[in-house]
Amino acid sequence: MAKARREIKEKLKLIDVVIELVDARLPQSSRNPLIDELAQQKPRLMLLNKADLADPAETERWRAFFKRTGAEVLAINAQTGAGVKNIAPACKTLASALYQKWEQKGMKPRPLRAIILGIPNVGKSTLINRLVNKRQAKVGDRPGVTKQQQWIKVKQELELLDTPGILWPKFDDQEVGLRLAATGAIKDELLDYGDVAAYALRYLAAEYPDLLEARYGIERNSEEDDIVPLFEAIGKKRGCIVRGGLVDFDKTAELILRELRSGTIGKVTLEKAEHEAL
Ligand SMILES: Nc1nc2c(ncn2[C@@H]2O[C@H](COP(=O)(O)OP(=O)(O)OP(=O)(O)O)[C@@H](O)[C@H]2O)c(=O)[nH]1
Repeated sequence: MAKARREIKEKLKLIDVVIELVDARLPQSSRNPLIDELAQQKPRLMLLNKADLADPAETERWRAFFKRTGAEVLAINAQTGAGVKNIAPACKTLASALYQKWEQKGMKPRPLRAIILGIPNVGKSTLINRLVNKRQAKVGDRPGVTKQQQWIKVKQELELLDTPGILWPKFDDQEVGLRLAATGAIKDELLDYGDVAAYALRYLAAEYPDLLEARYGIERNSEEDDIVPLFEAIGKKRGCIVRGGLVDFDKTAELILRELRSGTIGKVTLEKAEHEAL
């Protein structure tokens, strides 16, 4: 992490606008707080990616939440490109002070330089590919810039560093770890699969009971704190059974997580903006 941090710090010296990519299903847990220290006063564009998998009402609340920090915020789907066309205009809006400075100095505006930062698996490469539209128009080295730094032309007014900055998620908090694991953002071996599925199921039962009912045809007794009967009901419905007719918990856990991650259960956000303090 110390090395990654040093590298990002170096790269940020060349950057006008920081594009922070987070997962719309867990916008706070998929950030590394270090980014605030690293990016400091640089204009920030926050992208809530994988918005296709998140609860739209919650995405809207998160958008408002991050906007209050002074960032520009967009919900996008890097896979299909939905919302991606708004990135360059948002960068221009963020850089208005820079344009003013250039004008005062009588300088011609040059393309803005941006970097994409985010945790692994959040969609950085998908977004870069989407932004360059596979043309991979490398702009080449800039004078005074380390040889390996390549810039990709996104639009006339925007260039992107071709390698994203990777920040590791921070999960000292067990719940953050469980949320990240539930979306597949961290390796399955790091946490117990059954625990992750149980966490996800408990959250779904509390926040999205209608989705559970629609997908698995089960109703939850809201007084019930024990998650096992729900697990069993899903396992039975979906034929996750071992010899003797007992429910195969491992298989059921796998099924729940697979269907949650793919969006088959529905559009789900695993943390709420209103619980976060600015
Ligand atoms: N549903 C959905 N999937 C997405 C979206 N963006 C990316 N993905 C998927 O998320 C997975 C990770 O995407 P990558 O672009 O490899 O993520 P990355 O941040 O570059 O990952 P690292 O190389 O590990 O740092 C891939 O399977 C993508 O297809 C999105 O907006 N919606």
